[in-house]
Amino acid sequence: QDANPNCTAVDSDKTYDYVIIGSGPGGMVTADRLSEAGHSVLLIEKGPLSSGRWNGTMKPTWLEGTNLTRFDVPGLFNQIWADSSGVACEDLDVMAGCVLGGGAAVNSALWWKPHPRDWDLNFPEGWKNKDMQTHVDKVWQRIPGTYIPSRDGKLYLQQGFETLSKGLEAAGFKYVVPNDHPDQKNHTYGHSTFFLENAERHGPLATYLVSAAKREKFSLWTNTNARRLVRTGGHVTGVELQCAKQGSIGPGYSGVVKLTPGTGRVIVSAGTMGSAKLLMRSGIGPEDSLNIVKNSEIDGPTMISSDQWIKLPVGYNLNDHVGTDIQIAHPDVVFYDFYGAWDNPIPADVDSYLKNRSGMLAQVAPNLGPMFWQTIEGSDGIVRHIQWQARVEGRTNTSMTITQYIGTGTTSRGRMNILGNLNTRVQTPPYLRDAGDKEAVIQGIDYIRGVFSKIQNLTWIAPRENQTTSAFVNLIPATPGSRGSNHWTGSCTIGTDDGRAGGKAVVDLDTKVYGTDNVFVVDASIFPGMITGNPTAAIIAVAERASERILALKAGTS
Ligand SMILES: Cc1cc2nc3c(=O)[nH]c(=O)nc-3n(C[C@H](O)[C@H](O)[C@H](O)COP(=O)(O)OP(=O)(O)OC[C@H]3O[C@@H](n4cnc5c(N)ncnc54)[C@H](O)[C@@H]3O)c2cc1C
Repeated sequence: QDANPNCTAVDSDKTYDYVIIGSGPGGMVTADRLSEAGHSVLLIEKGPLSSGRWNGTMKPTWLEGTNLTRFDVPGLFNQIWADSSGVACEDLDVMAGCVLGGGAAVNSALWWKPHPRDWDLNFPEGWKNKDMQTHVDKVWQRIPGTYIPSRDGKLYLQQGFETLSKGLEAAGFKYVVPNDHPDQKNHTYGHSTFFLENAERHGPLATYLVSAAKREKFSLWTNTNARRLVRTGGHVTGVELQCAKQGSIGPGYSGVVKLTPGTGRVIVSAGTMGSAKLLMRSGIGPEDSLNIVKNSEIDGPTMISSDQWIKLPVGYNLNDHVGTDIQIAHPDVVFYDFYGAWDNPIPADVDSYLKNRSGMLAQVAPNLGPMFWQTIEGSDGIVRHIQWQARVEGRTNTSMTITQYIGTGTTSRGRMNILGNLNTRVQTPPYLRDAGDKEAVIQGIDYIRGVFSKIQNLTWIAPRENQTTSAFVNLIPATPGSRGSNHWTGSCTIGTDDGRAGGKAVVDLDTKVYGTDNVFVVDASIFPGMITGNPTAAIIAVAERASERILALKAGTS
């Protein structure tokens, strides 16, 4: 890999106050806040450039000559499902973005102000709703989001939205502008809200990373894979880097990058799978995982010796929204072929988008909405939140698929692990392991079947009209392929219950890895439990809070 002519050796004289590994929502925000405080910051990303704003180049022919890429145009956001090569992480068994921006470059840009319960139910002291409000406000000042992306102020092909809304209204669901009322997530519905601006992908790539990059003491290295932390006991002195395989399309770095002696710190923001993997390769994790690394061909000979291992439950407490798709058809619903827009877009739609940032291609594929919410109290006494996410896509041209996510309140957890080839895999999927979670799925679907069955001319595709909900739910495997939502959290859980002493936590309340004095984890992996909606906004708020706590923490404090 390092024979790549674009691979530059790290300057071993140069040191950095902070080395941040991974440029997803967690990494970008932390890079901005730590550089803003005057520190020298190096942000390392193993993937290539993505958005046009960052000189990315991946695009269909009709975008040639513009500074836009596949990552920027909302109508192309589902291209990740048609062609993910060079974009999705190759070392994971689940979908995640390995490009500049991580998931925030490839996702559907759904953008929800967190429900107060997201913090209060899941997070430890110091991270409750009252502690998070200023951070959420800061995020919203920079990234307000919109539910009307098209610059002409119109929403297009809303027949699907209107059909389902009629049924919801009749059943007493109340229309809300979701981010004006983040706490109203029961019997409410609304439009999908996105982190778009000027009908382009916006979010942290267009805000936090932009302000970080303007600072003199900030550096960004893409196509550069962090292999492991170089440490003695709990103190890290550098990070071993190698040019990523994808580095053949752009310059990357190899060698050991050093931290400022004494005070330098590492922030691991490589995502739920990536952060866990990096810690394991650095001798931090459960013993069985560390033995896999030790016995591996690639890392075995160079792995830190076992007397230096820090035994923590990395990879456990894995979570994801458990997703269940139901499907209906209605003669009024109108499908738009966003996938076809890659090779054969409708010329008038291209024109309208390129000239005015308006029309169908300004809307996120595959025409999402309505979103609606309900809570279910299970026989175990736990209230679980459900978010329903509808889209115009399915078996026929008049179908809609509606995904049910069970969020706050879920109790099932899984585990991810590293393999001998150093890829990761979901060893125990977190879906429906507890009866209470399954009960909520079934009750939620039963209820919505009742609601939609009152819509005239609506037909059921899944579940079938004569199928019981529990038979339907039981037929869908509890695997990432069938239930996955790409909202992975939890492998490096935050908490006061130190994992070295049998607790669940990998990082303390300052997001510092137990047993180390200068390693922090800031990304979705520290979430203790699942939140109500799609997680990007909450991850950014968490990174704001973490940055504040990291900056307040004196170097060397353990
Ligand atoms: C297809 C898809 C659609 C989604 N849709 C939505 C949505 O609409 N709304 C929403 O809120 N959420 C959505 N999500 C989820 C959301 O994008 C993720 O939860 C979020 O991006 C996670 O942020 P993170 O910072 O934890 O990690 P990530 O975004 O995964 O970023 C981690 C980064 O670290 C890099 N990295 C990993 N290992 C290394 C290493 N060893 N060295 C250097 N770099 C490394 C990766 O390349 C990546 O860029 C979606 C996710 C996917 C995959």
